[in-house]
Amino acid sequence: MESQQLLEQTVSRIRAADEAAKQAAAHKLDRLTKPPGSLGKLEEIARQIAGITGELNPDLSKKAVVVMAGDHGVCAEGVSAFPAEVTPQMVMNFLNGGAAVNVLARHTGADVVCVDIGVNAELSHPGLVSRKVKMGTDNMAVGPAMSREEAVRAVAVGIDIVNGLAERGYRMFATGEMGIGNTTPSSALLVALTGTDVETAVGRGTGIGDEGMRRKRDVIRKALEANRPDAGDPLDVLAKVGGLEIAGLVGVILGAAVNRCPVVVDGFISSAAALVASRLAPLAAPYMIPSHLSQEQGHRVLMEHIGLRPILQMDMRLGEGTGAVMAFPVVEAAMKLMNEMATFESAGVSEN
Ligand SMILES: Cc1cc2ncn([C@H]3O[C@H](COP(=O)(O)O)[C@@H](O)[C@H]3O)c2cc1C
Ligand SMILES: O=C(O)c1cccnc1
Repeated sequence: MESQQLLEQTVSRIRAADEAAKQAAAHKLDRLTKPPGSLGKLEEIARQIAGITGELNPDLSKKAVVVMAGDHGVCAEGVSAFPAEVTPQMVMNFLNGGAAVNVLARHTGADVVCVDIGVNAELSHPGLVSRKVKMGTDNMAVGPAMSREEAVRAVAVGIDIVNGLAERGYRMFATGEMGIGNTTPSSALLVALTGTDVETAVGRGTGIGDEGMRRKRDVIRKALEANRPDAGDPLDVLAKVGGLEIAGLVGVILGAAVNRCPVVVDGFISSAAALVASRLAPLAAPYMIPSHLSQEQGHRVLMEHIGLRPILQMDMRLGEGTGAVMAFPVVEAAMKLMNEMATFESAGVSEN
């Protein structure tokens, strides 16, 4: 199917969460042997999963973290502490099972799906999903990062991958990414879509110093000036100051929502994708499960704009999907509590 058509069809087919299932979950949670509400966010997650899936005890055991990899022309401006070659090198590391996300995914029983959506190198590995839209974005400080058509193609890649995984029985997804320089377009998206000031929206990424921070803020101001993205048109903003892997993750989120599957959102970069997805399809927001609060400056305000409250605070600032994969067991624990705890009646415990 043509990319634009797949995107439009996907957005139009996302359904609101199932209110009856959410109500049933709320009722069930209140019958369990605990003071009402005492399991806090675990209860919130259980209700949300019921609303997403329409079931009180869905089988979420097949789960995948989709790691989208792409390069960034804006690296030419010196916005990262690391060189751009690290992107393809880390892709090989993911494929060989040695990155942080691989370890955490093995620990939590998730599969890692690594996608080359825009790495500026020829890559080949039997485990790689090769869906390159372009050899990295262009430098957004001087012109658009990509064309609108390329952005739409990248979003469609994400949708298509999740549709394929859902067909193979995957029922829970996490967002992951790799792309040296990608905190810069993520901050630019936050500024362009919400009007957040550049000082608040820009952080140290892989660890740039004060001079690097000044440069990064200037580059973002320059990019917004050069491109003048239209805040009312999320695809325009995504194309002009976004990234290929960010666009791919927008597709992953929309794809999860249309398949009625929860999608656990990782840190700063993934959340920038989540913001774009929620602007393209407001009904997709209830399918997003926040994972952790990244140390990256700007993540808190970004989460607030989407209306998400992170579950974990681990002082992590890595990306790759690491924080999202860490939240999988919390989601699973929430569902086990709802389904395995005794009720006041069954356990013979007195109510107030
Ligand atoms: C070895 C290494 C592994 C990573 N894994 C994720 N990132 C993270 O850092 C990058 C974003 O930071 P910035 O915008 O400052 O370049 C992204 O690739 C992100 O996934 C990594 C970065 C490095 C160096
Ligand atoms: O929160 C993240 O996703 C993040 C933060 C800094 C660098 N890379 C990723």
